[in-house]
Amino acid sequence: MRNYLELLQDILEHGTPKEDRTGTGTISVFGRQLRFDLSQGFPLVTTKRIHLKSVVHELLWFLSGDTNIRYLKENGVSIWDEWADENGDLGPVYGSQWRNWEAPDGTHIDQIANVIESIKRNPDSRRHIVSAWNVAEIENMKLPPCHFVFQFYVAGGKLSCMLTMRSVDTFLGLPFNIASYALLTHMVAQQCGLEVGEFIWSGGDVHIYSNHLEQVKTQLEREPFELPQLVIKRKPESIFDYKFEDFEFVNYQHHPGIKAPVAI
Ligand SMILES: Nc1nc(=O)c2c([nH]1)NC[C@@H]1CN(c3ccc(C(=O)N[C@@H](CCC(=O)O)C(=O)O)cc3)CN21
Ligand SMILES: O=c1ccn([C@H]2C[C@H](O)[C@@H](COP(=O)(O)O)O2)c(=O)[nH]1
Repeated sequence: MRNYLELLQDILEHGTPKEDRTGTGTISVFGRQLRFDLSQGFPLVTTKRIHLKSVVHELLWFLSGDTNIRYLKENGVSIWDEWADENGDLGPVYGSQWRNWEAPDGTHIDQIANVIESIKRNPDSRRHIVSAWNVAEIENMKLPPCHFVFQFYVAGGKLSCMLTMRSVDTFLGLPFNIASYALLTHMVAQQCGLEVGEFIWSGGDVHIYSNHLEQVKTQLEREPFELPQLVIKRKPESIFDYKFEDFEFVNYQHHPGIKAPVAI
């Protein structure tokens, strides 16, 4: 994960001070890319502890099409609490757009089922895309999608994934986002009978909040460990049948956690 640390350093060196919606203040750069060869280990930040339980449950929750935080709360995950309304609802966010995008004729589109089908039937297609950026629905979402489009690519029996984010909380959010999409790529590859290739991450407004600067410096003083390996213990029937217990992260060595306030 040296490239992640280099990105933090890049923002410290080249970032422009910029006000933001939350009133916290950031330093920010525009347009960056990171590449991870998934066959070389699972891309998990090791220079602080990452709460993997939150990453896995959040992804299973997206895949189930759910947009209420009840499932997350029941599983001890609190990362979405601040954005939900009094009933726990977030509006038509990721899960809804991934699984249940409403078409003009009133039918609903399951983008995840469709993309898996298209990877299996027509691997060379250049249209393996899932979008959460449903323009007509943005105003009903508690937070417009940050990771808003991803594309799969098949070559030489390997599945790669490229993700685009419009806005990136590089200290708190990005380690979660990288781990989440790397996990998703492993799951889709398993379902489609492919090996894993690369995960490519692209960010638009890539920022460090002004109240994360000390935490970032602490992290940059630390030496990263070797990456862990992901083991998926069985092959479920479909992409929608994975359970929390199916995943094991072998040899996850990490430095101590670093607390930071989340900008709301
Ligand atoms: N400002 C901001 N940053 C984000 O990363 C973010 C949002 N807002 N809003 C929506 C979601 C929620 N996400 C979050 C929210 C909180 C943490 C967080 O506090 N992480 C801590 C504790 C992890 C835990 O207990 O599970 C960390 O140390 O990583 C991470 C991602 C990602 N997104
Ligand atoms: O998965 C996520 C979700 C959110 N973020 C960050 C990026 C920004 O810091 C905030 C969203 O604020 P906007 O004003 O809507 O851009 O949340 C993230 O990094 N990853």
